Amino acid sequence: MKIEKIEMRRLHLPLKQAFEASIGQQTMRDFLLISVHSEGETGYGESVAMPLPFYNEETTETVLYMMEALLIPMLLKNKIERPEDVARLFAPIRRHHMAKSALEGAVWDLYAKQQGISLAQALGGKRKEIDVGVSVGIEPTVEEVVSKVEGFVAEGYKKIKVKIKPGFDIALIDALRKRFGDDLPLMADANSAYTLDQMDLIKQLDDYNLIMIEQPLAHDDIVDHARLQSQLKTPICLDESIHTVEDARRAIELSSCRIINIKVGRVGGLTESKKIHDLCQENNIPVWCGGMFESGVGRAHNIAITSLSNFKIPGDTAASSRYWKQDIVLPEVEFLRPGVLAVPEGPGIGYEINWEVVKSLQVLEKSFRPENVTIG
Ligand SMILES: O=C(O)CCC(=O)c1ccccc1C(=O)O
Ligand SMILES: [Mg+2]
Repeated sequence: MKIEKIEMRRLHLPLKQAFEASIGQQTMRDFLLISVHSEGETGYGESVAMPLPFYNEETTETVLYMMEALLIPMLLKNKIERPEDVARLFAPIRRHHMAKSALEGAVWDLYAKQQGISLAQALGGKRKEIDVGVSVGIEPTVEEVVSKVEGFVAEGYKKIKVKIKPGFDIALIDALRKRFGDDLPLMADANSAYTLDQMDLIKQLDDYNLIMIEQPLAHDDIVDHARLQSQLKTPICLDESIHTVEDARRAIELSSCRIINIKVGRVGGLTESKKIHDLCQENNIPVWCGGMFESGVGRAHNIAITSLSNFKIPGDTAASSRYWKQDIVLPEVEFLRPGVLAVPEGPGIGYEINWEVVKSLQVLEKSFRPENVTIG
């Protein structure tokens, strides 16, 4: 495929409600929408980096810079046959996974559209429907989280993930179990808010039948997590610590976790996501798809990858209405049945862009062609 033009738009999409985690508060999604054009088709991708580097090291600005200085020129000046070539082309550049992933995702969408198949099919996904959960932020009081969870349980979400931090953990989980019983599929995500010194505290969480505890320890650790996992019945799930299939292999070898959260952006794209999925499958490690408050475009990519068979646990990919007054895709991402999303069967991501909404939200628009870019 000869890529003729790449467009980049920066959008400011306000969240319906502020979202708090141990790593900070979020009120607005500041992200980049990528369009890749070739032979009359357009593929779309989304950069999931946050405005500030509190989740990982990337930011909206570092993604903008890497794309403009290197990644977009490289993509326009080189010949791509298949989406997997994009990962190979970008491989000499260390990290910047979210920047790479946004472009690679757009090329995957484009490729699927050119083949006349869905993105899920292009990735080898078989599932027609996926179960989804919801990630619930920290509130000023335990009661407020319980009441939020009440709403999401009523909507039919198949998994409830609550954010925890020291001082907002045991009492929260205890209150949720008291209110909803032992059968509610419940998990906690700490975003690295604890250390091994708090082993006794973390062990108290072990008595609540949680599906998993996500990333309790340092964002770059797999050694302490192995020590912690050996002391817990509850599976540990790694999010921040896994950036590549090699990271996943090492974590599996060390028994640092029993579940892996695959975020397409964090691992540099769909090609790497698929590799991690396959490795985990061979090792009986179930995976699930984490969210980064994606707009409908990133959400569609998440739905497509979740159609692969080892995505055995409901992901964070909730419906558009959980986040936005109005999403940037048509139709919006809606439940087929409570807690269930359909995997689109149309070409590519299977959603159209709502350009009226995009134009109303965009704060920057840039266009790149092979003849007007230079690498570096
Ligand atoms: O609803 C979502 O998209 C997931 C929200 C979420 O948990 C999250 C959002 C931003 C950064 C990190 C995380 C996380 O999973 O740790
Ligand atoms: Mg997480």
